[in-house]
Amino acid sequence: MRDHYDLLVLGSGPGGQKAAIAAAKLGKQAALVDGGSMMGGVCVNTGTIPSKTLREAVVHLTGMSVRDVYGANFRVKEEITMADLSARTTHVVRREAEVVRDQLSRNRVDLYDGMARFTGPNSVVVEAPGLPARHLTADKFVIAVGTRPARPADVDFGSDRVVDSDGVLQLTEIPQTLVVVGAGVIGIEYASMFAALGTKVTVVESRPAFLDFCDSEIVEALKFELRDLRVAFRLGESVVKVQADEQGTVTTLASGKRIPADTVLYSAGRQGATDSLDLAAAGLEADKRGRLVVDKQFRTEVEHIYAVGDVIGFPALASTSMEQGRLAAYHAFGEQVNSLIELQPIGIYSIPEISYCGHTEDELTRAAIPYEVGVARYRELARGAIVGDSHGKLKLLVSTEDRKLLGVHVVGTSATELVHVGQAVMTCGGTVDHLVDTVFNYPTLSEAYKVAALDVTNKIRAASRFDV
Ligand SMILES: Cc1cc2nc3c(=O)[nH]c(=O)nc-3n(C[C@H](O)[C@H](O)[C@H](O)COP(=O)(O)OP(=O)(O)OC[C@H]3O[C@@H](n4cnc5c(N)ncnc54)[C@H](O)[C@@H]3O)c2cc1C
Ligand SMILES: NC(=O)c1ccc[n+]([C@@H]2O[C@H](COP(=O)([O-])OP(=O)(O)OC[C@H]3O[C@@H](n4cnc5c(N)ncnc54)[C@H](O)[C@@H]3O)[C@@H](O)[C@H]2O)c1
Repeated sequence: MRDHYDLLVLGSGPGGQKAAIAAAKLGKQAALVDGGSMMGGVCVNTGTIPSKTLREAVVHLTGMSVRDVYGANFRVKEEITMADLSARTTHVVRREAEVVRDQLSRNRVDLYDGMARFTGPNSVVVEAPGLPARHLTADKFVIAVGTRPARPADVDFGSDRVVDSDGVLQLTEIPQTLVVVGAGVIGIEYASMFAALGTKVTVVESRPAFLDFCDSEIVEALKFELRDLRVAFRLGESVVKVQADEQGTVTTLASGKRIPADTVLYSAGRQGATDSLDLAAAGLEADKRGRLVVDKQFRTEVEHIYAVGDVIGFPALASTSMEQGRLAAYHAFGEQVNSLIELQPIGIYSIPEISYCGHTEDELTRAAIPYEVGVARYRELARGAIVGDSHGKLKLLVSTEDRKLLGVHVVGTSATELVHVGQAVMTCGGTVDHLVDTVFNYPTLSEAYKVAALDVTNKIRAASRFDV
């Protein structure tokens, strides 16, 4: 392997992978550095992929998704263990890491096993236990080192009863009681998985509401379903201390309340993984949460160094990180490129899952944009009855001025897939009439689009009675 590259990428998560491959496709010599056991990044090893595989196993083994069909007591497996759940996860993680490794090597991206540290604006040293240090230089860099769970000092992580989103994957037993600290996406996804497994879950969140970037009616629907699974919410309450011993844990809130539980999942935010990069050697500085500032082209203040993915902050998704990586590499090598599309979907894999694209009702109301709402309930769709989801719903928000689709919000089975139909219409600037005129396969959940679109147009027609 060589010592000098056109592009050196630090981190093999979604952002780093796509940056390296994009550069290779442009005929550039690219290399990527990461710890060998982290191939695929947080995404493949501790974040997206294991959590989504675990969720799939939970939904399948508990029989959750078909209880409307076979009865509330239906179980696919009576005694579900952590080993049952993690068997599939281990397999999928290994397979995905292999896919990443294979894609990089067939694109002739050199892989370096270790952690990179800047020694100058154009040079790094790669260090790994038991391996000689490797000095590399490059014309351009992409920093894609991601984040790690935040670990405040007043939380006792010394015990295996207090875990973060990395440690939750190592639990050997399903806890009977669980406190989830932080109702961000990670907290809510894991709260719903454990609740579905029968764990009594308490969610503590310092803000008065959670997932407040989503449509409030959809979050209400999710909250209702989670309460039905015995989840208790302590909203507007901050955790000040978490203690643990062999018997269990106690979580203390600022209000003085103390909540005992077998296990605590601490999911109150993440920290950029920049502290070991020696950014100063490259002329860079991170903010106090370890994150880097970039411009619209993902360039840091040092012109030849780009940063993408979770290390640059919001929206911190695998989906957007990939696109940022590709765009950064294209920009670095002068390839004609569009900027990152603004209309991006959000998918939250709670049970039930929720997803949306475009504006929420609150946003439109605040901006005084007149809109009408159309709703389709899964219980009125033949596919809803077949799959046994009577709670799901899809909601369309449509401009009453030009009939353009402004937002789509879904809660229920396949929400994260369904959202893309609305996203495609919105991306093309389409109106609700496109959906009214479309013939959908029957019986499908996608048919919800037609039902909701007709609902909107009926309401708009009724309201236009007094138009001159
Ligand atoms: C529990 C959980 C669930 C999630 N679920 C979803 C989801 O459903 N959908 C979604 O879109 N997103 C999800 N995310 C977010 C998603 O995982 C991240 O947005 C994505 O992984 C960020 O990609 P990245 O390119 O920033 O790199 P990351 O995946 O964060 O990987 C960074 C890599 O950089 C490496 N690295 C760190 N320091 C160095 C160094 N000095 N030298 C070399 N390498 C280094 C690390 O070892 C790591 O492998 C989830 C995250 C978590 C934690
Ligand atoms: N499906 C998905 O797309 C998906 C899934 C999981 C994670 N992610 C991404 O991973 C990132 C990290 O997620 P996260 O959930 O860890 O972080 P987050 O920062 O979104 O949520 C942390 C929550 O903890 C709360 N909190 C902080 N300190 C607290 C305290 N002392 N007591 C009580 N509550 C407290 C915060 O108010 C916040 O709501 C996010 O950017 C998210 O988008 C995405």
